[in-house]
Amino acid sequence: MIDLAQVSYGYGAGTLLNDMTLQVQPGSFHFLTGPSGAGKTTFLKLCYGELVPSQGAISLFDCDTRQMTRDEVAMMRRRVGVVHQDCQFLDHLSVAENIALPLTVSGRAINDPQELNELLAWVGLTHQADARPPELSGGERQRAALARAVVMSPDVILADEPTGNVDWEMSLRLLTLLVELNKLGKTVVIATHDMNLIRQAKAQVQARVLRLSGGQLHTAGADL
Ligand SMILES: Nc1ncnc2c1ncn2[C@@H]1O[C@H](COP(=O)(O)OP(=O)(O)OP(=O)(O)O)[C@@H](O)[C@H]1O
Repeated sequence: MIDLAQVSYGYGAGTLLNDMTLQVQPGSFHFLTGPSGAGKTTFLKLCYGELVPSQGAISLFDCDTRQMTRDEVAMMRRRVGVVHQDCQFLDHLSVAENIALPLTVSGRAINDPQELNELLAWVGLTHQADARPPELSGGERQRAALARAVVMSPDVILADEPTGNVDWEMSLRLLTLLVELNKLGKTVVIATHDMNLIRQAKAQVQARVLRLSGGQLHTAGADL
């Protein structure tokens, strides 16, 4: 589903990520951890084609991200739900409209308003459905971002610190949502610093833990 073959990447002259090889299998659940600045966000950007490798190759749904046509990029964007660390919203639209936006822009109507309501309930935002994004707390914004990432029912969910701003109870709820999506066959990759979240997830799902440090990608030990 996502194949990295000897991938390196650097923003300037230096190399941030070095010689990474990894296969993310369909239906798998991965955590990506590592110190601040190790390159987790950069890694995710490479995975969804926002950045292309300086060396090596990444294929996403069997397409080389360096050679994707515009149609392939558009198709890929529908199949990959991304939760960005700095979630951005359109402030003149309501929270519910923002969450439904990927459907609207792809020309798909909301088939069943109940589905959107269920999603809002899942992320605990029913009471904020008609609010504007600037009225949300940091944690509520993250929950809205997660809902927006999954509204298209993507095959892959890439989440960058999706629980960074929420309390433990809400972290568990969001984790449960991601685990359930994984049980439905979705591939999930979560970048996080939260080791407790990883331990909790490992009780619920077979998750592989990857660690970025010193520019290298490692498989973390079984003690996590
Ligand atoms: N657009 C950019 N241009 C230049 N350098 C960048 C850019 N984006 C990130 N970097 C640098 O690349 C390094 C890795 O950043 P990245 O955001 O990928 O790390 P991270 O592991 O996600 O960090 P954190 O856990 O703090 O979010 C950092 O030193 C950062 O300053």
